[in-house]
Amino acid sequence: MIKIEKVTLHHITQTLKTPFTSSIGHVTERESLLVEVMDSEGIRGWGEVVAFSTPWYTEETTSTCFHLLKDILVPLTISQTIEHPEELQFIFHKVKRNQMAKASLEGAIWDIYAKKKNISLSSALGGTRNEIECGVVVGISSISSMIDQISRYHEEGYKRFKIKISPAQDIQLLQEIRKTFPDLPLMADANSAYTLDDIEQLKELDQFNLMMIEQPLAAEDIIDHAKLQEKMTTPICLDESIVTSEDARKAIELGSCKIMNIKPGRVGGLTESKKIHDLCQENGISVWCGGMLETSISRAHNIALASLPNFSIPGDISSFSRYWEQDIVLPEIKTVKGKIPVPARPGIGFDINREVLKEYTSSVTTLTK
Ligand SMILES: O=C(O)CCC(=O)c1ccccc1C(=O)O
Ligand SMILES: [Mg+2]
Repeated sequence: MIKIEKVTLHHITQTLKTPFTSSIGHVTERESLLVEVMDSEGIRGWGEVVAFSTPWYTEETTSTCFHLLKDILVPLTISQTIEHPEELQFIFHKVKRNQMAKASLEGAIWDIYAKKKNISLSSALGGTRNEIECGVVVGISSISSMIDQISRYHEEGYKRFKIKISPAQDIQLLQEIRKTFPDLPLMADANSAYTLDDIEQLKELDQFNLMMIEQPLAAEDIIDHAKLQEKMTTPICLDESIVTSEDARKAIELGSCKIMNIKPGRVGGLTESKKIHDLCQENGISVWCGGMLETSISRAHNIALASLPNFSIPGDISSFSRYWEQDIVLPEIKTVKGKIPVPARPGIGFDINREVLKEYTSSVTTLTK
């Protein structure tokens, strides 16, 4: 039984080691809200708001999430008696969308739930792996710089490589990469940069033996993706288009994709992530865990989630050092030969490094009843 007594929102800003560019957004400074929940027995759980400062990836922002948490979601949750984190879906039922705000609080409560049961978050979610395979993402820059980065990450042992593409830089980039790395497990993420009018250009991508193309068309679409999948041999993977398990069901029914990217923040939390995972498993759709340029608090949640059986493709889960100078958890999250062990310790399995957290914190908001 969990009775929430206090929620602390840590507002932090970190500078990325190098700016990250996709077809729709450019990130240099990463603002985040870390959600620390304490229950009546003093057990603490951690979650993270993965929305960005501006609404370029989804409609939420750090500020909308702060408002939702402070004025709506925390007041709905505080002093409730919760037996299982799945109940939060009912508690949040009267709040439309705002998935990233919901997921941050839900994730912290999953952490508390596992800690109170004295089991790992992985076990609490039904995970079956004791290590996960890791992939890495290379943002848009010059072709030579992208190839250099792939080479470096290849030497580090990453198991899957994702490049960001756009109609302005796709075919030539892939030709160059394939010259150097003909067999690399490679995929491309377009973040909705194409429309069906680009179908001839998209079909050209079939020659590069990509594991998949991620979100080529609009974030709101599942109809055009189904039409495109019929014409392309490269499997389509949906990211932005899937915000609920209902979206997933419809995309499966329409044949809009062969693979799904699951991000707890985008779909409103771990309970919904698990539902999508199960639904995809029943329908022969592979899933993998996406990334959001997050801190290691989300990374820890993602590692636990990726230990579920149908996460059969390495996700965007890299070492903290891919993006950050310092890790805010202990032990630091690092890949070794392209893998990360799934912690067996209770909850997320990592401790917060308060010293490092303090360096990045600009304000702290405490919410009680
Ligand atoms: O390494 C990561 O954290 C994932 C990078 C990434 O691709 C991404 C980062 C921010 C927002 C959206 C996306 C995406 O998957 O589309
Ligand atoms: Mg994506």
